[in-house]
Parts: sequence; C-alpha cells; structure tokens
Amino acid sequence: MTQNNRTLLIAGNWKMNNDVQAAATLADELVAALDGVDNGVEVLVCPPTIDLTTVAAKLDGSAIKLGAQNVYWEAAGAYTGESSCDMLKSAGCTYCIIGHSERRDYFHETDEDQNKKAKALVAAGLVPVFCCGEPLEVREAGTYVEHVVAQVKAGLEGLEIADPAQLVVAYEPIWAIGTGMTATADDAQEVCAAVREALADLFGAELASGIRVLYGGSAKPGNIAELTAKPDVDGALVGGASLKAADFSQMVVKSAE
Ligand SMILES: O=C[C@H](O)COP(=O)(O)O
Repeated sequence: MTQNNRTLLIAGNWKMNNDVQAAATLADELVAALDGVDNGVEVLVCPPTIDLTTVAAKLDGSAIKLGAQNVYWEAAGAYTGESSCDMLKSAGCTYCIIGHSERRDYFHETDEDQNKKAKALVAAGLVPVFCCGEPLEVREAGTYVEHVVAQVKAGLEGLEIADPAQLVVAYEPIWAIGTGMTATADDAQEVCAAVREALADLFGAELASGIRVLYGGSAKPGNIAELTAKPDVDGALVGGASLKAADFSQMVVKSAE
C-alpha cells in the first residue's frame, strides 16, 4: 500500500516483444519468481494480443493480472486487425493500456480516440491504463504540466466511473521511455500530483484520491523504491525491465520496501 491507502500497481508492458513460445516462458518465469511474494502489490502484465490466451493460461491460479496493449471501441464488425473489449475479456484480460505515446506517435491516435476507448473499456468492465506524457521539447519549454493535464482532460472527459478501481493513469514522459533517462522521483511526483488534480476536476476529489497514478519511463529495480516512495506515485508502467522475470519481480518486491 502507499501512504494514501492506494494499492501499488506494478504493470509490465511487453510492447511488441515475445512470440507465443517466448511469452509462455516469460509467464512461467514470472509466476515462479513471484511465488510466495505477498506484499500487497498488485501485478499486471500486458503482452502482445497474439500472446494473451497463452499467457492467461500460464497465469491461471496466480495473482498476476492480464491486460492488453490496445483495443478498438466498436463491439464487432469490419475493422481489420482490431480487437474489441469483449474479445479482450474473453482472452482473460481485466486491464487494457490506452494512449501510449507509441500509439499516439506511430499510429496517429488522438485524444478523441483515447476517449472512445476509455468509455468502451469502462462500459465493458475493463480497466483502462490511460497513458499521458510530454515530449522532450515540451519538457524543455517548461509547459509539461499543462500538456499532460490537457491530455488527461481530453482523453477522460465524460467518462463515468463510480469506483476509483475502474481507472488507472500512467504518466510517461516520452523522453524517459526506453532511453535510460529516468525522470527524477521529484519530477514524477510533480506531474503525478497534477494528474490527480486533473482527475479531481473530472471525477471529484474523493474518487480522484483513490485512482492509481503510475510513473513510466526507464523504471527499473534500482529506482522503483524511490519513485513509489512519493505520495502520488502509485506504482509503475514498466517496459524494458518487464521483459526479464528477475528484474520485474524485483521491482514488485522493492516497490513496497
Ligand atoms: O509502457 C512502458 C513505457 O513506455 C516505459 O518503457 P521503458 O520502461 O522501456 O522505458
């Protein structure tokens, strides 16, 4: 638990890594590495869509949750290459990442797209892990808080939740993703606190105080404890370090120390 009574969440985003066999192996390794770890930290892995059912079978009986990396908001139909909320649920998912900067940059996804995805996920009973974060030029211009708050408000406007567990937000400064340039814990705290204020504007202070806000961007075993020690950082969305069971499981342990 954090000092604010929110359950810490350590989430692994495998991105486009691991074929079905490699995903099965990593899932087995994770289950083994986390066996007996009972420190109150919630653990989530988000493999590529093609790996979901295989990983779900491997996680069965463990406390590790399953999430997807993308979703389409329509229920069914002629949307080649896409997966619906119900499809993700049928594969065993309870969470889904949306709005990752890689989706926004490489696949031209907009705030409006994230808004439709968030609403479809919540309506289906899935929890969006809504990503936001600024590029380097915005950080250097000093307008990063405004940038991130605008993303949160546009992406989550009109979303209806009754329980804080229905939503997770991940602050991921783009300049820190996969670069080894981790934001300092103070940087993370500053923006995560601003995200929580934006959530209070959207959903009211009480709900906002229970919504988990994660940090993402070169989070690793060596810096996770410092990050989660901050009052508004409720865990991490982990890319590279989630691909090694030893590193990821160490992060689960260290996040609560
Ligand atoms: O979704 C995860 C983030 O993009 C962070 O990736 P990273 O830990 O490899 O920097």
